[in-house]
Amino acid sequence: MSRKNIVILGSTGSIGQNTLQVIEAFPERFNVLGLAAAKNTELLLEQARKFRPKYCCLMFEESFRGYEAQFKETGCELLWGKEGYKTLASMNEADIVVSSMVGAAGLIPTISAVEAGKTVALANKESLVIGGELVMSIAKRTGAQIFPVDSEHSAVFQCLNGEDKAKIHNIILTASGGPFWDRSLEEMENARVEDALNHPNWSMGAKITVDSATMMNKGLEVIEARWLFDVDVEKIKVLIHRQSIVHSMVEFKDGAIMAQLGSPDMRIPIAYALSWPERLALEVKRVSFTDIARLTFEQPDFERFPLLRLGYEAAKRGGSYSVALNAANELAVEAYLARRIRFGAIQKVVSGVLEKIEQRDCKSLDEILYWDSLARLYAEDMIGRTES
Ligand SMILES: NC(=O)C1=CN([C@@H]2O[C@H](COP(=O)(O)OP(=O)(O)OC[C@H]3O[C@@H](n4cnc5c(N)ncnc54)[C@H](OP(=O)(O)O)[C@@H]3O)[C@@H](O)[C@H]2O)C=CC1
Ligand SMILES: CC(=O)[C@@H](O)[C@H](O)COP(=O)(O)O
Ligand SMILES: [Mn+2]
Repeated sequence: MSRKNIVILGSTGSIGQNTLQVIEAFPERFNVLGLAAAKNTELLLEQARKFRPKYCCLMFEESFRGYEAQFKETGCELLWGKEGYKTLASMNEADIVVSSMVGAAGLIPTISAVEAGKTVALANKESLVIGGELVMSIAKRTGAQIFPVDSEHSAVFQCLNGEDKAKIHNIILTASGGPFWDRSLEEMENARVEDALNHPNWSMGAKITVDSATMMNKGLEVIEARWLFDVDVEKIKVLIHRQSIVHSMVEFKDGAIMAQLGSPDMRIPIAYALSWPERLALEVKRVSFTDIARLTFEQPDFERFPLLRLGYEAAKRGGSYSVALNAANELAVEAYLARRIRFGAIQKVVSGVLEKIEQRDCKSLDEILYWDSLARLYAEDMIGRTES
């Protein structure tokens, strides 16, 4: 069996590092062709020394300064900037591109990979939130396959197992509820960054962890599911499931429900995206039903988690509304993590920006980038006026 050449865009992040762990466990199946990061030069160099990729890329050329000789010693060619990311995403030798950057910055490299007809293991949900229609239409044209890495969407993909979407009654996305699931709005208003970053079940990057705490993450995932599985938003439900053992479910027309269960370990959906239709013999913690004893499910509270409601609204409206939702949320979370604004201000910034945005279609990349920039201007202005 020939090894698959893997490119990881965002290799220094949580998903990137988990992907490298999967690759390391199966050296006979996978070869690291290229690694890309934003600015974490030290970790990228460490990864280059270990995995000997042919290419390494950083977003800023100056991040390589002083490191050139050390990277050259690993035998890799240095790429940089947006062009570097695009080159890596679309190179002939790549079999699978793992899109694991965080944020809207993932859109253009993801489009490059899909345009080149690559198999894409997609973790970067923001690219579908802001460009779902465009990305899926390009994939249809080029034949690029997109395998979801996001745990819920991997679960839905596994539950569907190739069944026609006409058979779907509902898709049920599970949500842990995050660290503040039982807090009142007043209690959440001044929630500390340390507490917001303390996810009950998953160890992830900072941005998605704060999104889980506001439940924006689940709103983004509703939009992601709408595009990945091409279903009406009305058919996408969210259920709070504190244990994060059931990763999502599909209820079919005949009342049968398929669920995918497993330990909360991202190596499972990552490995499936890399190996489909096969399954790898991963060494992960196994679920013991007798240890768990109880799996609980309840309805989400849209009053205490208004960003989930806005996520649904964006899934219905699409276009400029989804783009602005994502852009405003990215800036608000960044400001919260920098301790510029309170936790409760995140949703105020997002809803404030959405009030100012006109509803428009976003079918082209230019349109998406236009609304993204405008929403960022509005959000920055609002953050400046909200600063605590
Ligand atoms: N972590 C998880 O378990 C899950 C994550 N996801 C999704 O996967 C994506 C990645 O999440 P996660 O791994 O947690 O994020 P991290 O913050 O841990 O990692 C982000 C990665 O992207 C790189 N990066 C950051 N900004 C840019 C940029 N502007 N241009 C190019 N590269 C950039 C970072 O490089 P550097 O280190 O140099 O800054 C890093 O390699 C997100 O979209 C998230 O929603 C989905 C499900 C689960
Ligand atoms: C691991 C993963 O896919 C995350 O998106 C996770 O689901 C976040 O947990 P929440 O359910 O708390 O948003
Ligand atoms: Mn998820």
